[in-house]
Amino acid sequence: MKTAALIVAAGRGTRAGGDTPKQWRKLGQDPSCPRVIDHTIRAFRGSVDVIYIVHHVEDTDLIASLQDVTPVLGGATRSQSVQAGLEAMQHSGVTHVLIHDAARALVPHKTIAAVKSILQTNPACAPALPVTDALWRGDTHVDGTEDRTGLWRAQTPQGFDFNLILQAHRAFSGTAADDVEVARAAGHSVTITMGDERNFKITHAQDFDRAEAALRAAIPPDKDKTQMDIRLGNGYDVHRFGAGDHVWLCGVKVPHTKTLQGHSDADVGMHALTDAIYGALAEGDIGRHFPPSDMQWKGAASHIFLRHAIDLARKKGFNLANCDVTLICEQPKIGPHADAMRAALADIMSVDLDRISVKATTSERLGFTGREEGIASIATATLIKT
Ligand SMILES: Nc1ccn([C@@H]2O[C@H](COP(=O)(O)OP(=O)(O)OP(=O)(O)O)[C@@H](O)[C@H]2O)c(=O)n1
Ligand SMILES: C[C@](O)(CO)[C@H](O)COP(=O)(O)O
Repeated sequence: MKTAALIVAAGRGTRAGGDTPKQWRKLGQDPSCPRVIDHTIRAFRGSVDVIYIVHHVEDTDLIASLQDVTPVLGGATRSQSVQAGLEAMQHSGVTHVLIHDAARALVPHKTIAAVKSILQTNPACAPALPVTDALWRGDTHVDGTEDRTGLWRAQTPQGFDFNLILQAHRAFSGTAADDVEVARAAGHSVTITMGDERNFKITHAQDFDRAEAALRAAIPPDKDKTQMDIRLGNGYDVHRFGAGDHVWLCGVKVPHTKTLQGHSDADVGMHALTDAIYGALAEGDIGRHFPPSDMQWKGAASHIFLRHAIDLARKKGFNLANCDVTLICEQPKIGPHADAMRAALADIMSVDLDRISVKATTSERLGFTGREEGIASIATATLIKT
């Protein structure tokens, strides 16, 4: 089975409006945002052996910006564009083809996988969603209703045995909304697989808002091959007690009958959190960035370390989604200071308070923390690249 994606992108996008055909426009306001067609191509990468893009003659310069795709000049109608693509791949050894609208940029991988899987035992398959709304006929007033039973909203990719759809297109004359219609006109049966609401076609101007909102949302368009990069890190630290009258914990000076000893201010909670961020970035730990052998860090305030870690995350394009710090000690009691600690961490990292958790537990008087020889802390941090 050698599978090709045939992405049709030769339309003018008249209903969407704008100066540039919709498939070549960015999804998002930032100049670095990928274009509609970049999203579409990315969805197929790794799922097919080869990608053909059918384009308009006026977009010849734009097509040159795409890598690892085979460009083909399209036709005046969608059907003609599809046939041009099929003709171009006829000696390529392709056995199956997934024909997809460039304008369906957020197609989930599970939809592509389902079509491919059904093609192993069936000659033709396409995703669709059942019609769930009532159907009316009319112009400004309702003149009648239609029975929605058995009606589907057609989507792409529509998958076919390659020779079947090539011959069907060659035999077809007239206009067709899609390739299922062409295959059926040639007498072939087409299996339906369940489509997905995310796989909508960008057709009108407001569909750009919908697509951009879907990309911004925490739930990525697809969960198995995500367009978001999510990293989780953990950190653990321990400092022993010595003589003193306060401890620094998560940026707050807490009165106590002892102090925590260390090369820096020994803020065990902040160190665990800093290491969690470095861990999520696969950037080692505090010791790597601020070696204890380096005297300039002696007695240093730990917010220097935490700020370095969060700045490094931002430089790499990540934001902190949330963090959770647990302090393990019998004394001092953390509860009365927990909110101040959250506020201090939020301030140092410039993130919203509700993304930061600080809590504590005792170790039931067991072990070194139970004997009050020191304080331990564990932390987790989630980083998201958008
Ligand atoms: N001659 C054509 C016409 C359409 N298409 C492609 O077929 C898909 C169908 O979507 P549609 O919304 O109909 O695209 P347009 O024809 O560009 O839109 P409009 O009808 O609003 O001009 C699109 O990816 C479009 O680029 C194509 O490759 N060749
Ligand atoms: C192929 C298609 O996406 C199936 O829904 C659709 O028919 C093509 O777009 P158009 O708006 O009908 O031109």
